[in-house]
Amino acid sequence: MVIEFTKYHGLGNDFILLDNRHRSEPLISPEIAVQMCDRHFGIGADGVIFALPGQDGTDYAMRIFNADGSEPEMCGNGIRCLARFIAQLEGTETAGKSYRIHTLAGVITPRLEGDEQVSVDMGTPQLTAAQIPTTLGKPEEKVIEQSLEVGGKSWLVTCVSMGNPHCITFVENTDAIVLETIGPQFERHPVFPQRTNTEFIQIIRPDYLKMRVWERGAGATLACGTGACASVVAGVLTGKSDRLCTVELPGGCLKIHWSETDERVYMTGPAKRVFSGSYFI
Ligand SMILES: N[C@H](CCC[C@H](N)C(=O)O)C(=O)O
Repeated sequence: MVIEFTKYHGLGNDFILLDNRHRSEPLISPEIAVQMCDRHFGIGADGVIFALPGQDGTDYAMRIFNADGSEPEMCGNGIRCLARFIAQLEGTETAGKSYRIHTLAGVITPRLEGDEQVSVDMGTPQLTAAQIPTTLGKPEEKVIEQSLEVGGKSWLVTCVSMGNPHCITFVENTDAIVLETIGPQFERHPVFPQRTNTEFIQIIRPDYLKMRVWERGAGATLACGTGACASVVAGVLTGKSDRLCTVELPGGCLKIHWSETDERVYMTGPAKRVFSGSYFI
């Protein structure tokens, strides 16, 4: 069986995009997605993203399988890539065009801005322990600067869901974090029943955050869009950051705004088409 694909990335957070417009179910299984994401035996990617037919009146639907085959609710860098992929499939890429995309995190609206830039209304962050989900604190309460023992060390963590779970901790120096050691211990900590993405944030200025991330189901990635959004929300909740921030990731910078007027989070960043090809299952 042959699968045609196009490879995109958002600041180095890279995805295999599949044209799934003609079927309501993903073209491939999570097991095949794991093989496709393998950087030696496959194409190589942090995940596989499906452009599916719209649901409940949306233009399209997005589903995503992480590199480990798990299915997250949302992907910020990925939905920017999906927006440009859809424009490619439709044969027109005009700045100002927006799409309503059904996701497991709700309807998300990316907008083409030209020059490979895409802005996204990422919706409102979910903040109660039950919504993350985490067993830290009471289910109906927020988790802000709570102490958590991970890897023999006590960390102050703030939890935010952008549809997918994020555990944010503020550190003096992100370069001193050994992600491969501490990342999996956060990801699989018993207080996160669905596992978690973990962001380590260094406040350079209240409007400029430096971030490194260990992603659920993908490991250390060069960027994480939902994680950058969650980190700005955590920065505001803890009084450490402004609502409008630049977030610097190893793969580049995202502009994030947690609007005071509608409480929604807006993200702007690039999405780059790299190559197309045929994958032989
Ligand atoms: N690994 C994430 C999904 C991808 C999120 C990230 N790549 C982004 O850009 O938001 C999770 O399991 O929740």
